[in-house]
Amino acid sequence: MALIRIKDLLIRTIIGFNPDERKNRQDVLINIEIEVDTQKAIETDESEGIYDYKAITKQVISLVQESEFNLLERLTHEILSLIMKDERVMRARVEVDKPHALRFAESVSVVMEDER
Ligand SMILES: Nc1nc2c(c(=O)[nH]1)N=C([C@H](O)[C@H](O)COP(=O)(O)OP(=O)(O)OP(=O)(O)O)CN2
Repeated sequence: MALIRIKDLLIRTIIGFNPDERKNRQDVLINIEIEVDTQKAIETDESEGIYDYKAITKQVISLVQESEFNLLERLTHEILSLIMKDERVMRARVEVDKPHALRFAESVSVVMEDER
């Protein structure tokens, strides 16, 4: 097993339920941990059949860019569900930050985790 980490993925999307948030895209900062079996990748050192971190990153980018959720919880849940669809993923953890969403805080985030 190994932990693949996708760090500080910055994407602009519609997120939030305030009127201005329904109109204007905001940054979300996404951190993802994915636990997968990497034994074959280690043994063969070949790209065929690997769990491809580029592929899942592109899927997450598309999902987030096209989404228009009200709540950070729902966006985080959808990203986690997308990652867990792949049977090779044993555990995943997703943290979605909404920087500067709160007037008196640097950031606010929601963290969700799942395993099989
Ligand atoms: N559990 C959740 N609570 C809130 C969410 C959410 O997604 N999950 N979202 C929001 C708003 O969309 C936004 O992120 C913050 O609200 P906002 O009124 O802009 O917060 P401020 O600190 O800027 O409020 P001020 O009145 O300007 O101080 C809220 N809650």
